[in-house]
Parts: sequence; C-alpha cells; structure tokens
Amino acid sequence: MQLGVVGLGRMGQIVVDRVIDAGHDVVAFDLDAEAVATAADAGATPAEDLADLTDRLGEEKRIWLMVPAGEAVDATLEELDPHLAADDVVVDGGNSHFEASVRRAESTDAAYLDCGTSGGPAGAERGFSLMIGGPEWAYEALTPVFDAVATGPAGHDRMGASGSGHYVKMVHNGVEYALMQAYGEGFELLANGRYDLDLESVARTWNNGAVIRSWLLELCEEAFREEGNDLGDVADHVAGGSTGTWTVQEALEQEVPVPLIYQALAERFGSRADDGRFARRLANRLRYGFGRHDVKRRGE
Ligand SMILES: NC(=O)C1=CN([C@@H]2O[C@H](COP(=O)(O)OP(=O)(O)OC[C@H]3O[C@@H](n4cnc5c(N)ncnc54)[C@H](O)[C@@H]3O)[C@@H](O)[C@H]2O)C=CC1
Ligand SMILES: O=C(CO)[C@H](O)[C@H](O)COP(=O)(O)O
Repeated sequence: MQLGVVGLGRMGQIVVDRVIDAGHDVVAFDLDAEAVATAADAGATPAEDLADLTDRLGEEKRIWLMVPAGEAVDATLEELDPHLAADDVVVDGGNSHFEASVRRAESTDAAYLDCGTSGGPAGAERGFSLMIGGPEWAYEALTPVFDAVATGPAGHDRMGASGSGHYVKMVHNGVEYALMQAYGEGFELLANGRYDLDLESVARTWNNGAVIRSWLLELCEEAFREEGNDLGDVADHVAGGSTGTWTVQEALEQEVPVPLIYQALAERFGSRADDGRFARRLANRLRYGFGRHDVKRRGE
C-alpha cells in the first residue's frame, strides 16, 4: 500500500517509520524541510508540497495527517481538497476536537477518518492505540496501515460514526489527567509524610504486581530516577489543558458528573501560579514522559 503522511514531527515520523517497516510505501511532506529529509532518510519519498504529494500517490489516495490540531488541519485539507475524490481516504491522527472532525468529514469529497492516537513517542517501538471514527469501508481500506501503526490488530478499532474516534480520545485524555493527578497526590503525600522514602523504589514496587501499576506509574519511576527523589528543578507548572477542557465541557453538556477530571484540570490551571506543589511538578514531568512535551524548569 502507498500512504501519504503530512506532518513529520514527534508522532508523524513514527507513523512513517512503522508503515515503511511493515513493507508499505510512504510519500512524506512537512512545512519543515529538515523533517522531510529525516523521513526521506528513513525510506520515504519526499514531496515538495501537497500537490506534489497527491500527484505521487496516484489513484485511490490514502493520506495520514499528523499536524497540530486546529488551523493546520483546516489549512492542509483546504489545499488537499481539489486533488481528492470520493474513493480517497484522509486520516486525521492528531488530537482534533470531535466536532471539528465531523465538520471536516462533511466538507471534504474524500472519506474522512478521525483517529485518536495514544502512546506518545514511546509508540515508536511498541506501536500506538488507535481509536477510529468514520465510514466502515474507509476503515477497512486503511486496515493494513492501522495494523502497522498500532501495536497490531488488537491496537485499533472503529469506534463508530464520524467524530467518534476523536470523541473517545478526548475522554481518554480526561482520564489521563485524572490518573496523573491521583499519582501526583499520592507521591506528594509520601514525599511530605512520616517516612523518609525512596520514591523511585515505591514506584518500582507498585509497578510489580500492585493494583495501581500502569505505564504512567512506570513514567513516575523514570521521573524519580532521572530527576531525583525531590524532582530536582522541575517546576510546578503543568502545560497543555485543551483536551481536558473539551472533556469537561462535554461532560457539562451531557450532565455527566466528572469531578475527578474537572479537579485535575483545575489543578493545571492553578499550577500557573507556580507555588511549588509536588503533585503538579510530577504531572509536569510526566507530560515529558509520555508526550515529550517540554518540561518547565524552575527559574525559566
Ligand atoms: N506528542 C504526543 O504525545 C501526542 C500528540 N498527538 C497529536 O498528534 C499531532 C502531532 O503531534 P506531535 O507530532 O507531537 O507535534 P509536533 O509539533 O512534534 O509535529 C508537528 C509537525 O507538523 C508540522 N506542520 C505544522 N503545520 C503543518 C502544515 N500546515 N503542513 C505540514 N506540516 C505541518 C510541523 O512542522 C511539525 O513537524 C497533534 O495533534 C498532537 O496533539 C496525539 C497523541 C500523542
Ligand atoms: O494526547 C496526548 C497524550 O495522550 C498528548 O500528549 C496531549 O498533548 C496531552 O494533552 P495535554 O496537552 O492537554 O496535556
């Protein structure tokens, strides 16, 4: 199969690598020429622009977008649209709002799949978890690509109609916020509690058989190993926030109580005051662990 990939940053390059490793052909484009050169080194055919990318894909184009959510997706689609027909498929693998995905699916001639992607840059080795919404035939047409990008056939599924993939990913991110907050609070109590504890050892012990073991807890272990028991100069400032805000907005609209997710979001907003809370400092460091997002350091 031949796949066009647009957006070759932390996540897009992994899509390129895994699709090539599975024996498919990739045509790659990014606004950043260096990123295109990196994809070409990995075996992709470089494209000069989006028109060139679509020319190189021939009939029945399959295109994966991995650009930042928002304007970049609209701008890319607008430029791609004149080159697309009903038997073409566009996948948006970024963190787009589900309503924007429904709007885009309705406005483009191609079949549009909204694909929530989880696993972060660590997915390079193990593959991602993919939550996909949109027409069934398009999901089936892209299945060989999803098999390659995900952990395998069990690592992806069609959630339902257009928008449902990004809807499920939005809720996933709300859960991610709450889990980070829960680990942060637990370690904050341990750090300030009665015993002089080695937190890396606590996290490692929990990760080996405990009820609360998880990848985020493995990233806590990594954070204490790399930053030290007191998290060194990691600042009390947790960036991000848009995906959790969407989750809370949707919960309000549906009148579903999500107090833990809301509280975790509120803690992030509160962290912008930078007053040294351990739980927020751990959340700041965990976002680097799973997403390679910048860690804000004290004094920055
Ligand atoms: N980093 C993470 O852990 C995860 C990120 N995502 C989502 O995946 C998407 C991409 O994220 P990252 O790879 O982390 O971002 P990134 O910032 O590392 O890469 C984005 C790439 O898109 C390129 N780009 C921007 N506008 C473009 C345009 N109009 N045309 C072509 N290329 C363009 C940039 O030059 C850059 O190379 C985002 O929607 C993000 O929210 C989803 C899951 C996890
Ligand atoms: O989707 C992700 C992980 O699953 C991305 O890392 C995303 O950036 C996390 O959300 P936020 O930036 O709001 O912390």
